[in-house]
Amino acid sequence: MTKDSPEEETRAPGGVGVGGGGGGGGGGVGAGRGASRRNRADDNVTILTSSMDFYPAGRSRASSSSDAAPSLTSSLDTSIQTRIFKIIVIGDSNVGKTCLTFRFTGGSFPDKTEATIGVDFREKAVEIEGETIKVQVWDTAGQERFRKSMVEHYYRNVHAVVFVYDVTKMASFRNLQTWIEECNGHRVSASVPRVLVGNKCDLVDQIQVPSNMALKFADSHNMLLFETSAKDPKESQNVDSIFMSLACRLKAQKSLLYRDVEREDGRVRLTQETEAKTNCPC
Ligand SMILES: Nc1nc2c(ncn2[C@@H]2O[C@H](COP(=O)(O)OP(=O)(O)OP(=O)(O)O)[C@@H](O)[C@H]2O)c(=O)[nH]1
Repeated sequence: MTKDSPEEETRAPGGVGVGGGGGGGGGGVGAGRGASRRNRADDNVTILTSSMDFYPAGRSRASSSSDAAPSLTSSLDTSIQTRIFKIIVIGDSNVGKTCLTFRFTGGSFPDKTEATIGVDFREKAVEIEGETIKVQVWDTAGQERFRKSMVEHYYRNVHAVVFVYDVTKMASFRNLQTWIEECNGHRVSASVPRVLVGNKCDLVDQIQVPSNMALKFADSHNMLLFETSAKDPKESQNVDSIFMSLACRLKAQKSLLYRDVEREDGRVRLTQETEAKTNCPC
């Protein structure tokens, strides 16, 4: 439903235009631009291709809701093996949300993009501490006219939020407050991890948003800051770290719940999420 996506295979089956409807560790703040905020997520994870919602991978929540009970039971063995973490990417139009999600899921920078209409979602399976997890990235529209009918869907059952600004556009940084308010206005729990991303750091001569200003903002909102470039191939690990740090944190948060469901032995009873510790280094 959205812009050209040169990488159909990374989209969840069912495509885009979803009809209905999971500060990461690592990374860290305080260092310089670009490579500085890499974390160690990549060291212990394998990029391959959940769900705390436990619907089969690749199905939208809308399509699974009507037959939720049978599918949860009959497909328990398969769906339980792959959790899906839904991560939404939010920010002004043109800051590079599509390019960042494309870099993470497809490993390249798209030659050409058009304004996202509604939402585009892409997926990537990663392995963290021996568990395969599907990271489902929702690339949202930055333009109001292309997003208003979709906003509820963006925030429904979201597991983590990535706020993006363009380091060469001060206005996109100033507007972050509005994006945060929108997020809060949709009842996104304070326990849902959020990170801040300053994109287009390759445009070194045009930078308008100083790192220390962004750091201050990130700190005041309890977010990690990543400054990176979707365009610069040397920054691809840093882009991966944005999503992997979130996935590691979500895995840590949800691991007890996962074990509880496994013990149900064919019967699904979702228990309250409980914090758990893991050995994940990121
Ligand atoms: N130099 C540079 N250009 C970038 C980078 N990331 C994205 N762009 C360019 O910025 C423009 C907008 O990128 P998109 O990814 O489509 O922006 P968006 O935030 O998804 O925009 P909407 O879909 O309208 O919300 C495109 O021309 C990209 O090529 C980057 O890291 N460096």
